[in-house]
Amino acid sequence: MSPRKVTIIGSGNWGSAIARIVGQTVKSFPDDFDSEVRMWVFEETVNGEKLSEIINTRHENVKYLPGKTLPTNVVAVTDLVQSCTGSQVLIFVVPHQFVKGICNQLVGKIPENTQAISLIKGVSTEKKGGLKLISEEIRDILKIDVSVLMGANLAPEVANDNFCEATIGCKRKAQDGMMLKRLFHTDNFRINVVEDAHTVELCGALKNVVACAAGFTDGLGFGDNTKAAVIRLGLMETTKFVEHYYPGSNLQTFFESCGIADLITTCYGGRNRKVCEAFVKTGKSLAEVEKEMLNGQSAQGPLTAEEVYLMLEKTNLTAKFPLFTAVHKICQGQMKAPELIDCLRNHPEHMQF
Ligand SMILES: NC(=O)C1=CN([C@@H]2O[C@H](COP(=O)(O)OP(=O)(O)OC[C@H]3O[C@@H](n4cnc5c(N)ncnc54)[C@H](O)[C@@H]3O)[C@@H](O)[C@H]2O)C=CC1
Ligand SMILES: O=C(CO)COP(=O)(O)O
Repeated sequence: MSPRKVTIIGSGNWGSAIARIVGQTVKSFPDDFDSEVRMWVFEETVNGEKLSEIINTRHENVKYLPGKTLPTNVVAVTDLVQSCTGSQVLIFVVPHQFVKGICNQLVGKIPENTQAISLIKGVSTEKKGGLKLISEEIRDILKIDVSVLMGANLAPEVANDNFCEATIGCKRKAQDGMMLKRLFHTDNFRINVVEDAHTVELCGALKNVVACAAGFTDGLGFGDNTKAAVIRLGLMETTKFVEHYYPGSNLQTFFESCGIADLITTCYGGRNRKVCEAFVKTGKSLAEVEKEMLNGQSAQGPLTAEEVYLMLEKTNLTAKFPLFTAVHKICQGQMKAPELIDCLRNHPEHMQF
């Protein structure tokens, strides 16, 4: 097989940080990968200049990853179809609310033997209110195989080349998994591959909801013990949620980077935590604090909490997932942040005598 062309669909904070890695790894495996990596850029103007032109001339995403150089073999392309034409590997890394629109533009343009990998943390809701993974959404629309990569990976730290780990979830570890590992694995970004892809992806999506709860308790002035309880109860709800909706998960997967490690890093250092803390402290709306604090980046937790809540409500399970439910209600203004503590206090995990 000739070297695969790789396209990164997305150029936000994580998309740009991962472009720094992929731009290097493709050069290490010339038999596997073409040396040029295309990156689809949702065009915008920054201080009078087109972002795509800044990336292609100064090799820096000045808006979403300022101060970090992108490899010169990463080429910004603003036409979505053109950016993917002829690529055998597609890396999806956009805020999850944009996935469907992007995939719909690609229908009929992507050969069925294309490999996709989603780095997107979130879930989708079908019209009837059922839960759908983002990987399933991409697979259903484009009819291609989709793996996932999730982990404790705050983009600014990854872009600093600080050591961390990540988990790839795929169907066929020996074939696709190892090819994808070569694309991401570096000295400072260590990859484990597992075949429990549903669990990997749901861990990545649900930790953003737990991080909102951590932000609320930070905003209320509670300390690290409370946050540890949020993380633990959030993990218990995550395992139960996965077991209920996607039975057959491997317990070991929750101990991979995508599981407990991502929960910890996001509950301490993530954007979701930050905006939810400010939401409680300032009394402003979530939309307002996101706009003020994130400069165009997107906190995915509140939206994911809504999608998860719709699913729980539909299946009469809200009482078994009080933390997930409370996060949604607090984000919506249907519950006051201090009531979260009552939900934790009365959590079903504490009710066995
Ligand atoms: N930033 C991080 O530290 C990490 C993020 N992730 C996940 O990766 C995914 C992408 O996150 P980021 O790269 O951080 O994005 P981001 O939060 O920086 O979002 C901004 C991106 O959204 C794009 N965008 C805005 N409007 C759009 C539209 N209408 N259509 C298409 N794109 C549009 C912007 O062009 C920009 O590229 C999310 O699911 C996130 O949870 C995963 C690991 C780490
Ligand atoms: O997914 C992340 C770290 O692994 C990033 O989390 P935030 O979106 O909360 O910053």
